[in-house]
Amino acid sequence: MVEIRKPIQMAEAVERVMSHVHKLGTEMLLLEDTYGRVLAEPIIAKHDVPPFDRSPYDGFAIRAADSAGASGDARKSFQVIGEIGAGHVADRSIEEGESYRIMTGALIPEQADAVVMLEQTVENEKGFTLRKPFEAGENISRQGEDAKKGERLVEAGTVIHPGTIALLATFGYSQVRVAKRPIAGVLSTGTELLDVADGLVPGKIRNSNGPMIRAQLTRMGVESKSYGMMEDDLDACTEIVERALQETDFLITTGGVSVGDYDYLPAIYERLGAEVLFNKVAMRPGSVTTVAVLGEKLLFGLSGNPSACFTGFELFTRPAILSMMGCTAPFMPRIQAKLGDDFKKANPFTRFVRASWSMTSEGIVATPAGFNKSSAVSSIARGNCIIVLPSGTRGFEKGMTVDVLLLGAEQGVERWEL
Ligand SMILES: Nc1nc2c(c(=O)[nH]1)N[C@H]1C(S)=C(S)[C@@H](COP(=O)(O)OP(=O)(O)OC[C@H]3O[C@@H](n4cnc5c(N)ncnc54)[C@H](O)[C@@H]3O)O[C@H]1N2
Ligand code: MOO
Ligand SMILES: [Mg+2]
Repeated sequence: MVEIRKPIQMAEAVERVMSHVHKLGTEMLLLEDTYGRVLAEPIIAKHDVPPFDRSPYDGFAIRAADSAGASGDARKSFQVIGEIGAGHVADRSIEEGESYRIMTGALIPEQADAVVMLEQTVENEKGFTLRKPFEAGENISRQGEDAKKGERLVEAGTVIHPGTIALLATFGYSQVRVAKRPIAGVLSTGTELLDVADGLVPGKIRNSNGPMIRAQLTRMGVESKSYGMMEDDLDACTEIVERALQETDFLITTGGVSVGDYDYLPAIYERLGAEVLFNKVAMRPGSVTTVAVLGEKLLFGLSGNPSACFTGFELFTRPAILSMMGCTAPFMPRIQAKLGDDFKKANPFTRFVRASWSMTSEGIVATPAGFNKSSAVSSIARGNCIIVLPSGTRGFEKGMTVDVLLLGAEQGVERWEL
């Protein structure tokens, strides 16, 4: 008798996975190796930024008071007593009527309190003249205007991107404490699977899920160990799953999770004594997505159907991995967009449609990326986002406002309401 599975809601499924995530601890890394990692400590300003008052322009540093009354008819003259390039400091403070030629980024000399841009001056042998009065503080980039010493600038749990790296470098972090990154195991199951390099033979197809999943991991900067392809053989598959679990932090399998005669993943979980968190979710594609846990390790049993496999990874595996790495905003960002095409097929389950978004004169439009069955592979290639269509009895029309999940974003969100 075939097992009748009871679907659980998407939000409940995500919650079950996330509540079984084990954090991997932290490590110190050289700054240059931290891109894509998660900060294990907040970035607190070690000093003011900028650390001194400096010139935002190439020009002349003056005492603003000396420019009082300047006009086109009564230009004020300044004597130039020296030059300060960025990285250099003035020899002395300036006196009445004096100025330093100063370059962008150079420390403002003592007594100077304004900078005149080169373009605002007429130069002469002794110095220059100007035609307007300056206020104290004008054109000065103030010490601490960007960040004050002690200020909490970025929270722990944030993914490090190039901007974060700039900030860490500013404060002299040559090494950074980050969360450890997991190593993923990837195994594709299916007797029908051929290697990418193999020629087609009747009844067989090439393994596209394995390379796709590894690329989805690479996109998030996560290393993976491939366990290749396995024929649907219970003993052999169990053995390799066991081995993979010893060698990696979590395992992604593709295929074999439904109710077919050769869908062995449910039996493998049972043999290993893994706790199945769910094996049916009210979503499409990917309703058969199964997640199990053994000890501290998660087993993601993604569907064999390519679109379902892809979607299962993005919706369940990706946030779980980011959470293992200590990320506090592990979910894909969600925006709203206009539906670019009719999507008439109603569904009792929430539908995740591979789509492509673009900016138009009518705002953001997300258009389904073509053939959208769970078995589709062409639409995953064309899509750059996922449209979320709530379950219900009606279809959706072009122009309706829909929720869209963005793929491949560096910065995520703390929660989804799916
Ligand atoms: N009686 C029922 N049949 C099916 C149900 C169901 O509820 N009752 N669910 C259907 C749904 S929905 C899906 S999705 C699939 C899921 O199947 P499995 O996850 O068990 O995957 P397989 O049976 O192994 O393969 C499904 C499909 O995907 C192709 N495949 C598998 N691996 C790969 C790969 N690495 N690269 C490319 N394509 C792959 C495979 O050849 C099959 O065509 O079950 C439905 N059936
Ligand atoms: O699990 Mo199947 O992918 O619902 O479509
Ligand atoms: Mg199957």
